[in-house]
Amino acid sequence: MPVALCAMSHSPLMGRNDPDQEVIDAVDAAFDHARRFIADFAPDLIVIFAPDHYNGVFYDLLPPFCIGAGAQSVGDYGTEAGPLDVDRDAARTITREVLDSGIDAAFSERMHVDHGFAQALQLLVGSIIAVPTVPIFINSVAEPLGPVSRVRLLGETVGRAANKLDKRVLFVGSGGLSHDPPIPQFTSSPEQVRERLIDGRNPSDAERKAREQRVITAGRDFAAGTATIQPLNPHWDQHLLEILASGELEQIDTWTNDWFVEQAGHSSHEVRTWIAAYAALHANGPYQVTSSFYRAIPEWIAGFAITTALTLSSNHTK
Ligand SMILES: O=C(O)/C=C/c1cccc(O)c1O
Ligand SMILES: [Fe+2]
Repeated sequence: MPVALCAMSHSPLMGRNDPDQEVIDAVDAAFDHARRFIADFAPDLIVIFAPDHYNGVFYDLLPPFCIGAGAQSVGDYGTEAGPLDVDRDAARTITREVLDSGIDAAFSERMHVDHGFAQALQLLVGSIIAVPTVPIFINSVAEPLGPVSRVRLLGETVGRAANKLDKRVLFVGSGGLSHDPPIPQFTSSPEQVRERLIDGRNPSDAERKAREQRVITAGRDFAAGTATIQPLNPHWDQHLLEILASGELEQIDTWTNDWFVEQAGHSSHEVRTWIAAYAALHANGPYQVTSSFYRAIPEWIAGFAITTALTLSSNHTK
């Protein structure tokens, strides 16, 4: 069956701390193109790879990967809250293939997800319940992280499993590219923050509002040049986009976790979701990137990219 891909950056600062109108118009046009691409492809299933940001997954139990057969969006930053429309049978089929391939992914019948998943689904297909979905969490925030090669292998295996589903599958990656928003690191956090990172479920409205306001303010300061967060790295971002477009994904295996952070900030690990999505596409045959958008957008604290791709054997006719 045909398969396709859309990989995108997310940022909850969109609409809260906006750049010049020209930039907004360019991003809107890129999302319009991506939405048309997806509507033309008409997926039966979306397999979305996304991170969490201490809203659904915490240090009390932190798997490198988790496949959701059921998922609940927590609704942070005003994103759509509630259950996603998860295809349980597809999730269980994919999980069996991933475990049989020797990748020890966790499995959840009620995975809690945040803006990493919800914003992407809302922007690409209008809602967290518009298209049946298999959500796959990839830890991209809470160190220690495994080697990025395991992410590519996860994506490859998911791609092979999806190929057996007899469905038109869209692979989505959500996050990145280079960016270093003020998300706490466990080892450098005070005890009170560590407690939230271990089990910060169900914060009060006031706690969630204060946390979100801190990030929004950081975005304002970053755009004004007064923030102390790591600069975006457009050069690194473009290099990554070129490798993903080339299909030669193995060369990323040699990138160490420290190098990601040095080059592109702590949250650059979110590009693991892109690597997994492209590896899943690659498992279905040679592909071509059909659109690629990139802007460094400090107001949103993101090297912001949106790409679409299609295997050469796929086409948009049903
Ligand atoms: O509030 C958070 O936890 C993260 C916000 C954020 C900001 C900018 C880019 C991203 O990818 C984010 O998740
Ligand atoms: Fe993020």
